[in-house]
Amino acid sequence: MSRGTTGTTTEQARKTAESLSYLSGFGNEHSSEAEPGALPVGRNSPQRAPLGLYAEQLSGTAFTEPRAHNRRSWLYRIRPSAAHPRFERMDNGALRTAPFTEAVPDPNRLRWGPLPEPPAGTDFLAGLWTLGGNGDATRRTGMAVHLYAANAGMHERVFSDADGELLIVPERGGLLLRTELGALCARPGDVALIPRGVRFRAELLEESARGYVCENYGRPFALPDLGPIGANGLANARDFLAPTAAYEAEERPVEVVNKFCGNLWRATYDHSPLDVVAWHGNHVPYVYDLRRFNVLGSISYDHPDPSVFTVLTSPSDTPGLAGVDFVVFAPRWLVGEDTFRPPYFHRNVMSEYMGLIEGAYDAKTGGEGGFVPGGGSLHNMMSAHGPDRETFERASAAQLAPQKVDDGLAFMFETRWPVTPTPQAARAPHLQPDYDTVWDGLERHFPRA
Ligand SMILES: O=C(O)Cc1cc(O)ccc1O
Ligand SMILES: [Fe+2]
Repeated sequence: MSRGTTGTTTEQARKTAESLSYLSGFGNEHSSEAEPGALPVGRNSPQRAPLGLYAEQLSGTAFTEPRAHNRRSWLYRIRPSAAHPRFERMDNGALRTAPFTEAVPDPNRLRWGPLPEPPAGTDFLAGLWTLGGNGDATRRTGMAVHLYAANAGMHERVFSDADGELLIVPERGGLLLRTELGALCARPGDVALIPRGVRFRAELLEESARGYVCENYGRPFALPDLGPIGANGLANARDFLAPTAAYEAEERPVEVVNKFCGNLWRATYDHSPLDVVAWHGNHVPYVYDLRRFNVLGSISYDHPDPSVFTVLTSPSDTPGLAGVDFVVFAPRWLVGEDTFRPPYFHRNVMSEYMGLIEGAYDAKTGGEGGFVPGGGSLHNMMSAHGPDRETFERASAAQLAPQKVDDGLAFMFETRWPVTPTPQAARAPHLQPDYDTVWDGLERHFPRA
């Protein structure tokens, strides 16, 4: 059993993870109570809430946003969130927030290896490292790309992000996410979403954990419309799992860290704010297993645009233009006839950050110094990219029998504005200086003799 500096041991976290139950469905009006009778019936705010609890609304959208977008939850808790001491500034560590003005946006193709091992005792929050982003958190628009590397559970502290929702993409090691609305388990291959303002603690299911985070300052992620695809397919709503209510009742000092307009603030409470005994609503955390993604693609010819692999989209005010899309490249069959099957050469007005959860990606050579799990690439607005030389040569000559691509799980955060790297990302030792050379040696063949 390993305790390290974790609040609970990894063994206890694993036991909890095994016994979790979930509520299924995306965007549903869920409800859950950890004690019978804790949830008021027929009203949100009775004169006296059941069991001596306090009623509190948590709004993720403006009160007046259309019903289809409106997100809010009612929480029935031991103490109201309002009862807290003053927050004081603390060090932001390696976390940065939009607007990103410390370095210039870079038109070059950039690629990084995985984050180095952090010092012992680094928890999820301390292990967050910002790669870059766009927009402006105070305007609730844009996004940030973070990576995390942790080797300790969050010890008697919880975190909440007023600046945006957090889409967590584990790459190594599982996380037990104890949130105000209950606990979720996210292992590599799953993604977890913590809504704006929801407090949570990340505990580890193994000795260490590593992964990616998309901090979305804009409209909450939603399922994409399906258009002519029909009523089913891509990520199916019922595979999104929300937690059931669970609470911490002990009175003990807990550090509460709040990310607000780019800075971290902390206050020490005399109780855990994960003290919600019952709740109902749709501003809820969730976990989704990417292996459930129903991959659709071409069954005739040509490589389809990767928008067909969209799991979640954060819409902007322009129809069809996402603040950020979360896209997954999951195992699938390639059957296109007379087709160059891997991703094509392209220049895209959208900016693409790609990461790898496991295995390899079909447009890029892996291995040491290549596109590897835990690493990532940034192909900013209009930067020319696509298959590397090896991939181009192999795919141009391949026999086009039906082929199963099932040796990897890659993803993309695709965003409407260029991603400006942070100085720490622009100068990182794990930035691969020779990335451009993967496109060297693409010979001239015209005119063919
Ligand atoms: O650049 C990439 O690898 C991502 C990508 C994949 C794809 O299948 C088509 C276009 C695209 O940008
Ligand atoms: Fe691309």
